[in-house]
Amino acid sequence: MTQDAVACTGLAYAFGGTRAVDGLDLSVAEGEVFGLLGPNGAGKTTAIRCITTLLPVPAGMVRVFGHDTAEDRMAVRRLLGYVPQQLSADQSLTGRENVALFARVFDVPRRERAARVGQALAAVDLTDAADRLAKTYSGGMVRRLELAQALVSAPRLLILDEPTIGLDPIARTGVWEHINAVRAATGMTVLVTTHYMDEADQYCDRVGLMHHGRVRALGTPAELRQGLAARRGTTTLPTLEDVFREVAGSGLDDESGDFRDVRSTRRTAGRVG
Ligand SMILES: Nc1ncnc2c1ncn2[C@@H]1O[C@H](COP(=O)(O)OP(=O)(O)OP(=O)(O)O)[C@@H](O)[C@H]1O
Repeated sequence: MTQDAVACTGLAYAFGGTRAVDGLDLSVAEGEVFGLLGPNGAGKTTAIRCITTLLPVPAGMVRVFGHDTAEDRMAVRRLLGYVPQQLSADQSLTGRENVALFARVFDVPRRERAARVGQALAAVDLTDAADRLAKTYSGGMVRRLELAQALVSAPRLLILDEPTIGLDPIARTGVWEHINAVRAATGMTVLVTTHYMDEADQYCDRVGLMHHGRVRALGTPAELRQGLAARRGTTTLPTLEDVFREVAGSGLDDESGDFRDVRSTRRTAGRVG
């Protein structure tokens, strides 16, 4: 039997009176690409921060490959690579220096470091640009550099928070192609948040639609779309966006913001610096 890469049970996290995550149950199977979708404020980033151990788990339980994040934080951290929503590459360093920094932080053995940094850069197609300053990179290249940073420790679980936000369609496809190539080569599990329904439909094995701190619908994109078609009694297959709209309801258009309204604040959409 394969072990769950991530298992959240009754996970709850509040910021003062705001229940950001409110009894989240979630299982991500080893080897799958799982998409956590939801409108702004649904609780995706907070849940991810609990899974990565960056936030404590005040209520409920989170296990990563069987390790309880509350009891075995370092074991969990050694298993995962994390690309946060915020810019994590240092623009005053070269691509290679950025990845080497992560190799040191994640304790890649000194003897293997140079080779592993080179492999991580090659995996995201940045070998030729490796010795240029990151501030000369395009938005898509910066995102791929951040992917290399997360991959250098050879994680069993890669967690990406909005990996393609603010990128043009070609750069978005490039990021996904590199994620998929690494996953095919290593069997790594991928947990990703996105607002882009088309990407979730195309690249995720299963998705969880999160709203007000909980997963409200779960399945493969095809299952969710077919389920809505059956409820509507139509033969035309609805989109994942239609499913999402049904789950999140009218809240999408007022306080939560439309899930297509990505409101990118990343500074990587154009050039950095
Ligand atoms: N540091 C914080 N302090 C106070 N409230 C916060 C903080 N971080 C998040 N929240 C609140 O918690 C709720 C969930 O936020 P979270 O960032 O987890 O949602 P999200 O689904 O990741 O949204 P987005 O898609 O916009 O990134 C929101 O109501 C948000 O305003």
